[in-house]
Amino acid sequence: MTKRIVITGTDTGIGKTVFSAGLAGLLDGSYWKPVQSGLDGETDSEVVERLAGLPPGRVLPEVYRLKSPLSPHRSAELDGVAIEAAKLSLPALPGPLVIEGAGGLMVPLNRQTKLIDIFAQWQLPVILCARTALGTINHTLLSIEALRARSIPLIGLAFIGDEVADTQRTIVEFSGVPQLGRLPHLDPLTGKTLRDAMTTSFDLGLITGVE
Ligand SMILES: Nc1ncnc2c1ncn2[C@@H]1O[C@H](COP(=O)(O)OP(=O)(O)OP(=O)(O)O)[C@@H](O)[C@H]1O
Ligand SMILES: C[C@H](N)[C@H](N)CCCCCC(=O)O
Ligand SMILES: [Mg+2]
Repeated sequence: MTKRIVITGTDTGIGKTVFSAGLAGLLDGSYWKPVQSGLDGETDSEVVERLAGLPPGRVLPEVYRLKSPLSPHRSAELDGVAIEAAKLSLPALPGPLVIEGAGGLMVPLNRQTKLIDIFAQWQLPVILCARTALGTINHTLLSIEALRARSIPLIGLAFIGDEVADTQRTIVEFSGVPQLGRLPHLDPLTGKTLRDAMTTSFDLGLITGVE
């Protein structure tokens, strides 16, 4: 059973948190957003609290909560703090853990370290979230190359958005990375509509490696 999974994406704002909430709920696991930049409105952890349907205590506290909705390296500077890679050590807890990055892979945490460097240290299996809209072929294939260059294990692709069959097929064929499923745009977006969509769209066995 794959117990700890990193959720990353081709960009910010593409649905990593919503997908993470759905996955954490399906796995009856825990969720961790180590670095949160932007505190106005709901944080990612609060979204997951609202959508995942998990028991209390399953959404772990962030290590860094940064005020400005900017790249973490800059948001940290504006808050007068420095993000230290050593403080991003993996929590040890029973059960599955869904870990969400911040933005895309090459996002800096400080002036020396990018998020992908942390993922390379962790060597945990990764799910790459990607839009289906125009532009995603380039973004997704570039992200896959970056993961492969660092031997970061990639479980597969979680597409988010309306079906664009040839785009999804093209990405899978060029990369050889499997499509785990596609989460459509949900309206309304609720815990129930999310759980139903995740159950319909994703094969947990493909994700956890357990039939
Ligand atoms: N499947 C979906 N159905 C409806 N709305 C969605 C879906 N996925 C994402 N959204 C909406 O799109 C916006 C961005 O989604 P989300 O916060 O999950 O992005 P993100 O990739 O986690 O961003 P960040 O890089 O800031 O963590 C949010 O308003 C969210 O509610
Ligand atoms: C603020 C946003 N919601 C995310 N938390 C951080 C996104 C960082 C993106 C950096 C970049 O790629 O330019
Ligand atoms: Mg998010």
